[in-house]
Amino acid sequence: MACCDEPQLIPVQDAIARMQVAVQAVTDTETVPLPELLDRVTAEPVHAGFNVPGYDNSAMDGYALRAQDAGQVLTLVGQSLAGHHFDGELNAGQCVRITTGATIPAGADAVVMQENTEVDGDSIRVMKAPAAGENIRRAGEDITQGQEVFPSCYRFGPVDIALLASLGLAEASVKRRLKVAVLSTGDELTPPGQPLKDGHIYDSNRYGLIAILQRLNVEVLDLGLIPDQPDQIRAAFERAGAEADAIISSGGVSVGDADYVKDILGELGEIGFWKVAIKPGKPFAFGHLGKAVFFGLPGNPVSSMVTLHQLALPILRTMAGEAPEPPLQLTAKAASGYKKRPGRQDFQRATLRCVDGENQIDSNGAQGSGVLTSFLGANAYAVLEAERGKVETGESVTVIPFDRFIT
Ligand SMILES: Nc1nc2c(c(=O)[nH]1)N[C@H]1C(S)=C(S)[C@@H](COP(=O)(O)OP(=O)(O)OC[C@H]3O[C@@H](n4cnc5c(N)ncnc54)[C@H](O)[C@@H]3O)O[C@H]1N2
Ligand code: MOO
Repeated sequence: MACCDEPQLIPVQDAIARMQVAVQAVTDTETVPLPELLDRVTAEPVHAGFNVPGYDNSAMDGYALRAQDAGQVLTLVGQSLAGHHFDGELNAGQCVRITTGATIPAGADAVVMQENTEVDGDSIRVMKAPAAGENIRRAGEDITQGQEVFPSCYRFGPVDIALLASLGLAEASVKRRLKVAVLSTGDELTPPGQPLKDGHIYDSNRYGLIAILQRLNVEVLDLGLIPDQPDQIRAAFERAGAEADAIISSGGVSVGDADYVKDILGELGEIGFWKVAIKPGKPFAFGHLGKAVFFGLPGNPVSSMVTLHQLALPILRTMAGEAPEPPLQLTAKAASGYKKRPGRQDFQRATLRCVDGENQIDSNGAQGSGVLTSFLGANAYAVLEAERGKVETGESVTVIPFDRFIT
């Protein structure tokens, strides 16, 4: 679909598709210990070496019994505690004290929770009879021996680390981490912590970009702040192209007199495409330089964050070896109006709420590409399709939720 006032702009989905096929996933693998596996990507499927749970066990603190005996007063003959099982076998009219997670004794087929009993020494009266099988967690009901628990190309989250540990695995085979070079360009930029010169602003993009990349668990090569000097930009790009898998630059990618990034990318490497029908972030550039994939993010602070999030991150995840997955999209009712002109797909920072069972999306106010505070408290993008114009309150809007991964 061509874009109205600037027909050369590439639709967002086409840009992502073109980048996905232009990159390769890392192939080197390494064995990494469990405490360091968060956000690493599996190199091979992970299988369970045994059943989980490993044995039939109790879901409640109470008494293990034979369900058919529950109508009579039962005789307590022993105990099965988590970690210390009952050695004997249950006979008719008998029960065994049992705690949550403890092994079901041989002969028992149900557990009554202790709140449903009356205890008088070794005599146990069952007030509410359990059905056969009640309160028993069966061996293998969660995971069966040999089952594939994690596929290949899977990124471990925090709960996955617990799951790996529950399988007794102290390490896993994963793909090597990506190395990503980051730099910002601009003569007007000053590093935080130093006094601001007249007409300067602080370099904020590089810090935000690196923080997002840290969440992706990549190795960051911080090339710092590069002035608008072609030779210095060339030197930084050459180093990044020799050392990194990906280069992320911020600024200097538009058409201004000191915007050298795209030209130097073309000179030292190859421009895949330039300019996407995205707002904010239109001058985004993609290409290759040395052995690295190149993402040229626009300098406007919101544009750099949105293009990293929406355009570069999916590709970095593919390069890290993950199977590509489209982002979760919802539909919500506009709780406020949205200014918009047809042309680019707009990613407005917004707040998604569920009000009386209905998804509502409220704009986070001023949406200029320099208004970084539009991200404050945001938990979603209101995604306004390229061809769409102004959105009135009450209209249906596509929403991409996000969490503190980005903010
Ligand atoms: N004649 C045109 N001018 C512009 C166009 C256009 O199509 N024609 N596109 C506009 C759009 S859209 C964007 S987005 C910007 C992107 O320009 P650059 O990538 O070249 O970015 P800069 O000019 O270097 O900076 C833009 C803006 O952002 C500030 N900035 C830059 N780097 C940082 C940083 N690391 N931390 C914080 N802020 C940064 C910079 O000071 C500028 O204010 O181009 C439009 N122009
Ligand atoms: O596409 Mo730009 O980020 O709007 O200023």
